[in-house]
Amino acid sequence: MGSLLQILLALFISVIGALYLLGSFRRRRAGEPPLDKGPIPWFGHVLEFRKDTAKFLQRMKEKHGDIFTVQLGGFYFHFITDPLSFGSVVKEARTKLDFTKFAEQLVARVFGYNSMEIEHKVLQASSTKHLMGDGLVVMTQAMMSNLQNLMLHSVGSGDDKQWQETGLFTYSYNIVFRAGYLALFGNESVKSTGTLDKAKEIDRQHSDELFKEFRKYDQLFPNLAYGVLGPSEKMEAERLKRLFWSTLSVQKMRSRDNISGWVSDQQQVRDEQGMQEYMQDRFMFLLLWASQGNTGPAAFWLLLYLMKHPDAMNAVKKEVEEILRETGQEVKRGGPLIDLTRDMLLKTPILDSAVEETLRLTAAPVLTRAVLQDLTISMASGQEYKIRKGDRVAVFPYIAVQVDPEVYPDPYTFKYDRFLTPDGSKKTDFYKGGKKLKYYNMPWGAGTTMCPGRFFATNELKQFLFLMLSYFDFELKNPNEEIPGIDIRRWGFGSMQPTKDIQFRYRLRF
Ligand code: HEM
Repeated sequence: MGSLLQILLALFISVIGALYLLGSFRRRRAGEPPLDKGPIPWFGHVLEFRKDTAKFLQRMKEKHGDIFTVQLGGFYFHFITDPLSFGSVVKEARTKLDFTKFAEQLVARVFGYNSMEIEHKVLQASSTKHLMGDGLVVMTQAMMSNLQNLMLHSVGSGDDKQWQETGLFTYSYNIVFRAGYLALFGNESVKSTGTLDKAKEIDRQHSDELFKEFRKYDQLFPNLAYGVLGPSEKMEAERLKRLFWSTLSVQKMRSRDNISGWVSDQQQVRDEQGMQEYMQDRFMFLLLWASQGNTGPAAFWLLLYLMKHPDAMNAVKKEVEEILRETGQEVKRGGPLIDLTRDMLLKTPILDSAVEETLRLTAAPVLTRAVLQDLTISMASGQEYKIRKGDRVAVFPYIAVQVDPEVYPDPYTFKYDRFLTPDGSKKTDFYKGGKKLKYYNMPWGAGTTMCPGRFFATNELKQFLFLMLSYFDFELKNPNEEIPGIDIRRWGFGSMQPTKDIQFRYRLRF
């Protein structure tokens, strides 16, 4: 009898201990946000969150309001849904809210890369130098010549110009990925091929093969990031990782021409820091992922929205034609290729607004920070909330602001001039509850982790569109086909992708 009692007692203590570890005893303390632990111990709401992040957070917002705490896979996440209060997350000192821990774990799992101490500083320095300001002059040229190599080589001109039919998503993603990759990671060496034409041909083949493999990884990515791949998918992800490490290896890079300063500077610092070469190879894959996973899908949405809104298409077309006229360039059969500089791309407020509107509707990152010490979050309403060390603080701007009907009337409709003032300059005043918003559109994130490639990415989108409009006639195969829905498995990772492709055709204009 005594030993049975002992066994029962031990069992009871283990169950209580397990429940404690699973977070079942956490209670909302005075001054903390509303707590919603979810149906399953430790996992909390993770199933619903993963199934459709936007829908889940919308439901929680309606239930709890501007701030709430949910349990997700063992962590307590405090979501802030009031955009007027975003500053308290974005501007909080790194000693209290840190992004590195979270990012380091993710890149270790997804890319097999072990971060170094000065990771973020190096990224910032090389991005400021090469992807912004004057650095963009060189990058714009590189992008331009690679776009032209890929877009113009195989389409017939003159009498044999034929309509080419393909999926718009596949086409846009393919071209923008490949041109961006070649602009950043360099071209085939002319010394080894003998002629520039041959080098360009190899660039076209090699980048196309790389894109096909990248798409396989891209499709596995959401489950890989959540760590829920099945066994065969795991093997495929492993194969792809190795393929990218080898294709982008530092050794192979050494023999390429025109490698961007953004890639070469970062590699050089790692070398100087004594990072082993195999780890540098892994870093190259991380750079490829960060730089090429978002812009192609965004290019698709931009082109599609313009095709579905003829008034928007006409306004953008007029702006593009005006810029070419101003710079004395005419697109004609047998004429020189157009030269589109960084400075020309600074004079496109209508296109800028169309790009911003596209991103508002289709870029949906979750910004997450780890809480390093107990802290207090001050909301715009004046209310203060206590947050515990070890938790996470997160913001999902898509639901919180980007599709809020109070900020953007008719929020799911594409309006190309939403970000234009009546006098044609950039509109930046958007309001909620009568107060002006500082954070009204956040496709690039915000604060220290704000996308360092955003100026280059915007340029890529504009260059792609400029070339499409200047060189091609294009139309949807079925102009009445509806805009496809958003693939909800990718909420939280940046640019969204469509649930299906949509057919279009294009041909040279001359
Ligand atoms: C439409 C295209 C793009 C979108 C929507 C986008 C969006 C984002 C977002 C949301 C983040 C995370 C921000 C955060 O966690 O706070 C990010 C990070 C990053 N992006 Fe982009 N991005 C795009 C294109 C690019 C391009 C073209 C490059 C490089 C050439 C780039 C390089 C990076 C890098 C290196 C990071 C990591 C930053 C860090 O850890 O501090 N992105 N991007």
